[in-house]
Amino acid sequence: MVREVEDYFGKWGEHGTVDLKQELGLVLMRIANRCLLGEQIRDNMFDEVTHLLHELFENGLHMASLFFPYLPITPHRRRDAARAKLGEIFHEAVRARRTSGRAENDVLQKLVESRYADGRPVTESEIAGLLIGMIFAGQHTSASAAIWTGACLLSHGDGRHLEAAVEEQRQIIFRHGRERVDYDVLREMGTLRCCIMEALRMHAPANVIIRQANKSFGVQARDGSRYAIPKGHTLVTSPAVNNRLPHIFEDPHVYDPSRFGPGREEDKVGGKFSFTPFSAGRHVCLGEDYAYMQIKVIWSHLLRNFELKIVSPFPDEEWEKFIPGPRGKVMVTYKRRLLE
Ligand code: HEM
Repeated sequence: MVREVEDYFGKWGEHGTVDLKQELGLVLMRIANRCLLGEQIRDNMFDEVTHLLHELFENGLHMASLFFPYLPITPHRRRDAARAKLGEIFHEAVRARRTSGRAENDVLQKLVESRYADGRPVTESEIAGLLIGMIFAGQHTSASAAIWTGACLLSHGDGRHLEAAVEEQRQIIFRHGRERVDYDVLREMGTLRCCIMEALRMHAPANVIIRQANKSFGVQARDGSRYAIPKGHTLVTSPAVNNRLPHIFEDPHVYDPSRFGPGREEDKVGGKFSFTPFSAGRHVCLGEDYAYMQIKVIWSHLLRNFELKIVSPFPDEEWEKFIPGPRGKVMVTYKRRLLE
């Protein structure tokens, strides 16, 4: 991840103006290609795979697709064509990896080596499906979270949240030196983590979580009223509402990363379902740690190496999508610096 991020931002000039949305989308795509799919796809098919994933996201994330996934409309036809082509590419990549006998250090390799409990190997099309599922689950969500983190840091709190995040980087460079950015160092970035959590709380990339009741049960609300949930009923909860409940989060409409810091820890105030951008329970996001890690790698690099200013209005939310991101461009000016 670190190498991909350094290479990508190494190509920026001394100063300039960029659309953060486009830049972070691309750098995350490079990380996904490297860490999940492997160097072979990244080096030979990056543009094609990026284009097909873009087709999949642009045409498959509308609310209509969630409730009527097989509606015969043009976006769904384009989504399905992109899914079929990606399936072919990943299928071929799995076959090539198996026949080459080479072992790489990526998620594709883990899947190629994995077996079911009865010893049966996972098939090529199953692996292709798992890879597409993982990228679908992780790409747009991480891009949305990374962009909101930047938009919030650069817009809210009169610069004091940004300065706190920069100061943390200064301290870390002082302790470990500029060159060392590894798993342990990234885990020390508590202030940055709180900034990401707060962006996720206010702008959760998944705005509906849906479950079906496998058995009948009852729930009691805070005001004492009771509800019976019959077996087979569908339940929907929204992190956008859950993460702004005023009895859990103080001043819920204010961007305040310190609410997650020592002494407050508002993500734990109401128990394990207080903070739900990654859902919770049995189907909690499997990529949560990976997502924090890649957003930290990106933002620690940007904070250390650039002075940034947002020059477009604070973005609206794309509420018509079930993985909403910031609407329109998020324009930012940058100037290189070396944080000491
Ligand atoms: C900030 C980034 C991310 C957010 C906000 C997020 C959010 C979520 C949410 C809310 C769910 C539950 C969906 C539901 O139950 O209906 C989920 C599930 C999942 N996520 Fe993530 N996700 C993120 C990144 C990732 C990444 C990077 C990966 C993989 C590389 C990933 C893989 C998965 C998988 C495999 C599931 C399904 C888990 C299951 O059903 O058991 N996610 N994610």
